Amino acid sequence: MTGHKSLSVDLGDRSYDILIGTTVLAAAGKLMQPLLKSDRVIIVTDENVAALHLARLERALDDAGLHYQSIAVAPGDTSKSLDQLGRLIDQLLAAKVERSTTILALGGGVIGDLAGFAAAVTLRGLDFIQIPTSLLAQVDSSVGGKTGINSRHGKNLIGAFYQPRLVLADTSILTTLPRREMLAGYAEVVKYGLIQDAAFFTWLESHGADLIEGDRPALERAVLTSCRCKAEVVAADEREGGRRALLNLGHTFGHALEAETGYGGELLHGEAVAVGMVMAFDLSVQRGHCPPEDADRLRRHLAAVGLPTGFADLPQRHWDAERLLDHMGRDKKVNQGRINFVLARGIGEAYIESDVKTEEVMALLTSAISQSDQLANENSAADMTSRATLGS
Ligand SMILES: NC(=O)c1ccc[n+]([C@@H]2O[C@H](COP(=O)([O-])OP(=O)(O)OC[C@H]3O[C@@H](n4cnc5c(N)ncnc54)[C@H](O)[C@@H]3O)[C@@H](O)[C@H]2O)c1
Ligand SMILES: O=C(O)C(=O)C[C@@H](O)[C@H](O)[C@H](O)COP(=O)(O)O
Ligand SMILES: [Zn+2]
Repeated sequence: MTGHKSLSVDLGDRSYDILIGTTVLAAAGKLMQPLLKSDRVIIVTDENVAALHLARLERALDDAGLHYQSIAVAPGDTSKSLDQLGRLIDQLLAAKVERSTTILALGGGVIGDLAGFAAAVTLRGLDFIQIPTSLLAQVDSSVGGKTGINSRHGKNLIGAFYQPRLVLADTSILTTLPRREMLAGYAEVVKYGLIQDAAFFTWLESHGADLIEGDRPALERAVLTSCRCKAEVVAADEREGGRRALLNLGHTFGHALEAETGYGGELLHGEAVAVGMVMAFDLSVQRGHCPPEDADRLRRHLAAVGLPTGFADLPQRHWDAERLLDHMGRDKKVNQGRINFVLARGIGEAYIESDVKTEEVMALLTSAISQSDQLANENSAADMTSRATLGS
């Protein structure tokens, strides 16, 4: 008997459940068994997660009498590449997968996106199950069926909408997640409060720090609230014809920052989204649509938990507004050459705006970059002064 919570994503004959709790990994084999087309599964994971959690999943599959093989790829966003996708599909075919074989994605968002896309295209579609192991994957990427990889032209530009058959989110697995990754996932949790749940944002202001430290009830509440929000939005607009774009709050800016830093771990997706959400709020304030106090409140909360909020907190480089704007022009929300932005009327009230002029975005980026450059200059002048004082 597992004491988990259950939600469902209502998509007609592609509906599926999200099971959340601390015993779902141990019971994974039995929980998935009724959905399997045969007793054969292939686990796709990354090397970090394999070392920590693969044996537990294998035991759970043994308990249900399932047959499995495992494939582990290198950790990190660089694995969301065409090369890695090709290698993974080749390994699946070499293992003689059949249409009745189910893929289990055991890992963070990288594994879910990569394995989900491989499942979507191998033999024109294998069933797959998400077993998210990072906070980000438990609150966001394992739900909703966006699968895919990055291109040299930008983030997630190659992919498919392809829904999993089941999501098993075991919050006890997060105890091994490094703090930086926990924080990155937390940025996507905050996103739900900003989009449509001001009360949740207020709750996060009091409980966010505990949640990041691994407080079980707080974590479970955050995963449940986030998944509930995502499931509802996805059920209403699976293929992002409209409302689903709200889940992209902060991502137009964030993906541009990620593209600029490369996908090698210098800047994590959630960190980029944190800065991107602040920029989206700043743009909303600049347009006169959002009270400045709400943007300040967001900035204060992200900074309080230790997330970056602007260029000054990002890896140091020559940030260039034109280049960032060029990346933003490849966003999937671009329509007839215009970028659709997700903006906010305040905390808990995001909306989609198609009428943002390039000059407005340039003005915002240029001012943010120059403020950060000025701060860096002041810091380095102060540093030189203190060294000179110490040396005298
Ligand atoms: N499909 C979607 O809807 C969606 C939503 C949000 C983000 N994403 C994508 O997800 C990716 C980011 O996901 P992520 O933040 O999970 O990154 P990730 O998959 O790279 O995982 C983060 C790191 O933590 C490690 N890890 C994962 N679980 C662990 C655990 N329990 N213990 C110890 N280490 C663990 C991984 O090995 C990795 O090094 C990005 O590529 C982003 O674009 C997709
Ligand atoms: O599920 C969605 O819809 C989202 O936008 C969730 C985002 O957090 C996620 O990063 C997603 O992968 C972004 O999608 P993209 O289409 O903008 O690449
Ligand atoms: Zn995201």
